[in-house]
Amino acid sequence: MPDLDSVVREISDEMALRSDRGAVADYIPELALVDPNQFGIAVIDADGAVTVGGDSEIPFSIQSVSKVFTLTLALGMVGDRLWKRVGREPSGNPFNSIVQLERERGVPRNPFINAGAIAVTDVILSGHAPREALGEILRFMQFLAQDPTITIDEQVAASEKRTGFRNTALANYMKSFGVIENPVDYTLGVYFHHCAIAMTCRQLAMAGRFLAHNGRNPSTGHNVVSAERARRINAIMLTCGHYDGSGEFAYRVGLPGKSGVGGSILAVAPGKASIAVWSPGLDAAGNSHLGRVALERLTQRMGWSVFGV
Ligand SMILES: NC(=O)CC[C@H](N)C(=O)O
Repeated sequence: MPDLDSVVREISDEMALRSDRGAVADYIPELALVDPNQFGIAVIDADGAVTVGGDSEIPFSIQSVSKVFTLTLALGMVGDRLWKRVGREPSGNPFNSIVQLERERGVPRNPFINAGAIAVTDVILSGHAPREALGEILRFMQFLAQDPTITIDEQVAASEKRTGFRNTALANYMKSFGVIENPVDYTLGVYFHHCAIAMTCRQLAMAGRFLAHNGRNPSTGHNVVSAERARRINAIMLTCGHYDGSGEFAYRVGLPGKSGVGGSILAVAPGKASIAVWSPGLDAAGNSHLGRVALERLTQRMGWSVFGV
């Protein structure tokens, strides 16, 4: 098998030189300010060895990658009852689409599109004050990444709140069907803030380790979730993690993965590695362009696709 250090170095060198970088998300004004000429990668293998390249220590807005962790938390709180509030089928629609919600009576297709993630956030919020629910999510991220310095970028959260008209529409629409229990403002406040958690590639790869190792973080020995639950979260990442680009991501990369409009992707090579990549420029489906290219190279070179070499 090729040497991981040299593969990561080659990928970082190639990504630094490429001119096709995609376009930064500009519907959240604060994200439009991010320099697109950045690329970072962190790979943590089964033994806990960390291999990094490029801008792996620069924090970015994790955005929708947070949805993997809110799903994990909500399943821990209410178990399979969660599936009454949200489905688990790929949507085939953009992440902020509203059309499907009408046909499906306010129940979002899956927990990774915006509507689904807002419904999941509402489940976490029930029975708590918004500040407590948000604290719970942030502490979970810090615990998983073993890093208490992880914080929320308040400027990004405020920027999205000011311009989040579509998410407000989605939440109100779901509320009309009784799918949202709490005041819409509260649920959205928590949602915008967990999307605005800032992390580096290294921290994000660390936080994803339990998904690569049957629910257990091998560095700490903590069983975060059961093996069965980890397998199922990975299945949803594979089928829904890149919205209407999920098929293309499975075809090219072949790993469970979750993207965010901040330009990061968390990818899981079961039994082998947890991987975070970040490059702010997005493709038409809102997924990191060079992040996907880098993961395609990595899985090809290492033979890590879940579908074989
Ligand atoms: N795809 C994403 O990362 C979207 C998350 C973003 N906070 C939004 O709601 O629009």
